[in-house]
Amino acid sequence: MEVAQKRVAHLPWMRYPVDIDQFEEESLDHVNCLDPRLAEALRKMQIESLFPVQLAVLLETIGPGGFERDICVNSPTGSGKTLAYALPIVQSLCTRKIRCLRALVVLPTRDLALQVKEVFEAIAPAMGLTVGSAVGQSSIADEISSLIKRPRLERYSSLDPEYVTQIEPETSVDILVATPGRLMDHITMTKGFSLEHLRFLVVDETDRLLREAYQSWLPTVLELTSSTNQDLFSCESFSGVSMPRSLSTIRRSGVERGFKGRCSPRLMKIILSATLTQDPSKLSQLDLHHPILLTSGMKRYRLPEKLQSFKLICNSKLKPLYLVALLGELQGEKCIVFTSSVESTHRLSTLLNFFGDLPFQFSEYSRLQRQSVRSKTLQAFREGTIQVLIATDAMTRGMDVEGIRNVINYDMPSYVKTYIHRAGRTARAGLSGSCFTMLRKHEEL
Ligand SMILES: Nc1ncnc2c1ncn2[C@@H]1O[C@H](COP(=O)(O)OP(=O)(O)OP(=O)(O)O)[C@@H](O)[C@H]1O
Repeated sequence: MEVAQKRVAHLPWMRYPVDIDQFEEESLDHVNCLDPRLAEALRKMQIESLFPVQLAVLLETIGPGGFERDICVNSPTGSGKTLAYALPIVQSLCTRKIRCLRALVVLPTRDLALQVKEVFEAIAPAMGLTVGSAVGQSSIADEISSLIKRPRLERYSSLDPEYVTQIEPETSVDILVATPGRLMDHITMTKGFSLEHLRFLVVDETDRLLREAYQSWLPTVLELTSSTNQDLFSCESFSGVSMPRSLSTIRRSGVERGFKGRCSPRLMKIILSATLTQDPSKLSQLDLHHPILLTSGMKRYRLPEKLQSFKLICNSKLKPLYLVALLGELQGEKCIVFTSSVESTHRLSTLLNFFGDLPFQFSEYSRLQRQSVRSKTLQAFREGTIQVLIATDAMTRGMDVEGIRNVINYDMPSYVKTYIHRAGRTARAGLSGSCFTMLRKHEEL
């Protein structure tokens, strides 16, 4: 399979990217622009250096002239893109005076969103920031109570009670990690949920999120955030009714950073993927502002450096036996077996159940199952009580599970992008891993 094709980028700004490969992994001691509190939080995560993509994004954001352009990152699976955006966001929000929603990170699935939330939770408290999630893990009422704070009426005892009753609740988190569906539920139904003060919008796994409209979440978010770009004094600040609220939400940083005449800084967008789309019509949906592309090398997509790829040519009727033999050879190493559909995942799992004493524990993982079942399976896989996951690629994009040494394409992926995301579940963070693709004779290229 030809994985890395050289193509001419369609959009002019994509033709002059920043090459991430010019950066080298750098010890935290030498990254001067990183806040020492963040460096300390990273050390607690056993991270002693920054990966190239993290340095590149940090310099384009925290560095001189930072945050004036939207950032598009195309960097291999497992190269550390999550911290690449989490670090500059947390560092730049730490000067905020009032707590309200300033950074929104959107991901395609709940498991992925929870994984990213964990990363933010590991670094944000060190800077006094709070992180929330809107993913549908709990009931909407529970989610609302963790995201929204009711106004403390005693604070306004000197104001006219008529005004006080009109003070709206506000978001009580600085950073929100969300899936599009739940995000839209809050936008449309939750009183006090506001994107008015948003400074950062991260669209992780961009190509996947742009492929599906998800109740028009993107146009809605862009519309709600663009309406905040008003002049300082044209805000409702001095109209009586909303005074208490707007007094508490005047943002100074935009004025300080030189966004003259605006009451807030421009919303900055960061979009990322290991297979970032170059399709102008798709990218135009994001309404990017003077974007800059950060990409690894000149090839369009890249596989992790220490990934080894193998082809296994099988007789189609004997495929399940080949799989069992291969899994036996792997001796209980953590492994994901990818099939082409939820039905085929279910069929293969059912079939494997007929094999008596397999030397590994396995489980199905697909959207046919309830979320609670999936979460338990994922937890068991993380802990190692299950060593083999039979899955569809829709469920595993972006998934980061420690110790996955092997990926098996039981069904051949139809697209190069799919191969990249599947294979990228192993050989992450500079470690080695193997990807086996089982092919029938006629599928061999
Ligand atoms: N600087 C670092 N030092 C050591 N490990 C790191 C560092 N940065 C990230 N990691 C680890 O690398 C792994 C991959 O990171 P991450 O999930 O952010 O990759 P990614 O580029 O988003 O991958 P994908 O495209 O598959 O979503 C994680 O386990 C993370 O903890």
